[in-house]
Amino acid sequence: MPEKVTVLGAGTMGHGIAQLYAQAGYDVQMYDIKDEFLEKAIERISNNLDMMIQEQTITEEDKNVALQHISTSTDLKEAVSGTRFVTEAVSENLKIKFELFSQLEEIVDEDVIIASNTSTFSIKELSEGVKKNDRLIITHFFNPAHLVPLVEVVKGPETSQEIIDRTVDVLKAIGKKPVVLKKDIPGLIANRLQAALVREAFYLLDNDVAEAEDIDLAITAGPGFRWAFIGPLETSDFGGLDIWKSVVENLAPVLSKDEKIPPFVEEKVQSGNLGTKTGNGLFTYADHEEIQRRIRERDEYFIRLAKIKEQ
Ligand SMILES: NC(=O)C1=CN([C@@H]2O[C@H](COP(=O)(O)OP(=O)(O)OC[C@H]3O[C@@H](n4cnc5c(N)ncnc54)[C@H](O)[C@@H]3O)[C@@H](O)[C@H]2O)C=CC1
Ligand SMILES: O=C(O)[C@@H](O)C(=O)[C@H](O)[C@@H](O)CO
Repeated sequence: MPEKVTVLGAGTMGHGIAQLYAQAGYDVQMYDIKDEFLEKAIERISNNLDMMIQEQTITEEDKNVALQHISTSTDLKEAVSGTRFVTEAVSENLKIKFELFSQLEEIVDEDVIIASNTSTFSIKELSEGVKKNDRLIITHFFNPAHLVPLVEVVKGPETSQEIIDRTVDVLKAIGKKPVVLKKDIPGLIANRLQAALVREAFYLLDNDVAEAEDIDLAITAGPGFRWAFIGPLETSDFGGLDIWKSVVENLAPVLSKDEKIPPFVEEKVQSGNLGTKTGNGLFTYADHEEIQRRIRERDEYFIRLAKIKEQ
């Protein structure tokens, strides 16, 4: 009998996380507040699986079997019935997360793991909203969750070793690469590194150092080309720590230290130009079809890269 798991929040991240469980043979229950969000999530999962068939990483039969493992509900009690592992992927809003945790703890068994996909809240902050903290953990997936291998795992001061071990086992069972942090820190590893880089990219764009396309190309054709296989610390060994001493110490004084995004980015956020989810952001997209094409292209690249990395 397949193990039952639940994903709370069927949006950008939740649908991909649910897909991973379904493809691994778990019975996954997706929960959201509106049927239309759940219907959209199923459509996104179906499209994802179609692309994997196109890229010959799964068969049509695999897709059908995976979809049969997914159920949806707007009723929380129904969605967590029999569940052993709950992944929370609702909006990055502590009040919303806490309200959900409170409802959840009333209806699940005490040994059911509650794993948050939060991007920015520390486990300490999250633990303020959970009564039984030894079953709370952070499992931070990356967008798109069904394709990016990394999941950062953060335990709290009360998280039991048994919960950590069960979480790592589940993540490996669904094909992910879990990294268990030794310490709880805001932004964990990858978002701290990403935020430092994105802040500098905003700074370069704000100071008209290069066009947005060229700033991105400087990464995808440069460090990003290497990072798929060699991380920043190994890169510094390859380059020579003496050289990297100079690089860090010579550049640290001139790197952006902004604690706010530049006004031109703030203006975009305030005017609702948020990127692909609104049709305009730092780049302009002709229409919905172009956005869907770009997302398909992105995912095709990621699937092909994953094949190379698995060799
Ligand atoms: N978008 C991204 O690139 C990444 C996001 N995350 C984190 O994952 C979480 C989810 O983010 P996204 O999927 O991007 O958000 P989203 O906005 O795409 O999806 C959130 C979903 O939660 C649902 N929701 C809101 N309140 C709810 C409630 N009370 N009960 C049930 N469902 C509820 C919404 O209807 C929506 O479908 C956030 O904590 C975010 O920080 C983590 C990694 C990457
Ligand atoms: O890049 C990702 O997918 C994750 O590191 C995140 O949490 C991002 O910060 C995300 O929340 C914004 O795209």
